[in-house]
Amino acid sequence: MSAKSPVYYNADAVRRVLNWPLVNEAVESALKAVVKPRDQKPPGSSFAIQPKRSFTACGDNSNKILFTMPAFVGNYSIASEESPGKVVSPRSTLACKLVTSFGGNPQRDPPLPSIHAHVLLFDNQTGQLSAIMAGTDLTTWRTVSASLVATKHLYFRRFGSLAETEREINVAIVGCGVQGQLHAAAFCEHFRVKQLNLYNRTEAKAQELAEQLQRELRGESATQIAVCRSAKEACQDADVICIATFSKEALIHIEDLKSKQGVHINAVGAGPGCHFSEVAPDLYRQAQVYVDCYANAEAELKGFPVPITAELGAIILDGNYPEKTAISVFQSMGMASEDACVAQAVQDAILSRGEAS
Ligand SMILES: NC(=O)C1=CN([C@@H]2O[C@H](COP(=O)(O)OP(=O)(O)OC[C@H]3O[C@@H](n4cnc5c(N)ncnc54)[C@H](O)[C@@H]3O)[C@@H](O)[C@H]2O)C=CC1
Ligand SMILES: O=C([O-])C1=[NH+]CCC1
Repeated sequence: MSAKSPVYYNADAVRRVLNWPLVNEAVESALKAVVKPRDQKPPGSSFAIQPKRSFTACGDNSNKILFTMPAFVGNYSIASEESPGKVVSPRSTLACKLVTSFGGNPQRDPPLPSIHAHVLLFDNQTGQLSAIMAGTDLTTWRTVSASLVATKHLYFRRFGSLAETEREINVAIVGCGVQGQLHAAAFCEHFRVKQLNLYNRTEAKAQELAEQLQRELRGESATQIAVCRSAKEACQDADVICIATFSKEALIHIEDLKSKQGVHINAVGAGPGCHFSEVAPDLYRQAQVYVDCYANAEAELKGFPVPITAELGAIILDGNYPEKTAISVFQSMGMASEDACVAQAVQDAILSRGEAS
């Protein structure tokens, strides 16, 4: 008996098939699968078995961490590339992401990304490792996708089912690293962004992003782009804020927000050892906070200043949206189930196009 060697999908193979409909659908599937209904689950529902991820510090340096992120997502449906939107037969995926976060990498010479990842996909009948997939872009895309899905359901849907295509918004991006850059581009692509404010600790990086976006949009969009001197300046007129830094100190406070109007925040980043240090406790105290998954929140949001309102997947399923004037925060930690569903969709797309690794 000989074991088949796993196939390797490199970063180029993954990049060729990554697109927003594919990633958004896989991420929504994962968010719904992790929700554990209080009543009996209807037969045939999707589900996720997602143990707590492990953190291994590199020496005693909490800025250099290896995470192991295993998940089994059962009975979930995603459409195939050839028939987007059309439900295909339910499937199950067993996967484990290995991801390192070395926050000092961008300061190296030459600079390197902070996050590096691979996803292992297993045959869920035999347990054999079937594929190893480059997972760095996948991590960025699925994280941005979770923010897009959160913004659609926690912000736009308060104003009706067509709001995400009709309503104009002002967006602030705080932190213009890998995450901030893709958040900025994706929010302009998905929504009607009137004003895009960019803030980064090193202003040149925000300036570079502004120029790149202006080149990409090439006057085809009505979006005004501004580089701001502070997070406060970036956020004061924003309807939607995406924050993705490694800051240990709060960068956004309650007095920085539009008063008495609805605001939604995607809180993506974190300082070493604390997943919610970018946003001030005074802001959390005035907000309704949603998470990707309760089990992760229990493990990783110790000392969080307010109770969690709900899991994002529950809002997608039950449509219990925040009030129009609410401040909502999506506290994004990142889930192994998202990686599993997106990696599966990527592998399916590669196989259906007949592309080699
Ligand atoms: N929620 C999720 O699923 C995921 C979260 N992340 C988190 O997102 C954050 C950003 O990740 P990347 O964009 O890949 O990193 P990056 O290194 O490319 O960018 C980080 C940005 O934050 C800024 N920054 C760093 N420390 C700061 C400080 N003390 N004050 C103000 N700004 C500061 C830097 O100027 C840089 O532009 C990290 O905290 C990372 O752990 C990353 C992947 C997934
Ligand atoms: O979910 C994820 O992959 C990560 N969250 C923080 C760093 C990497």
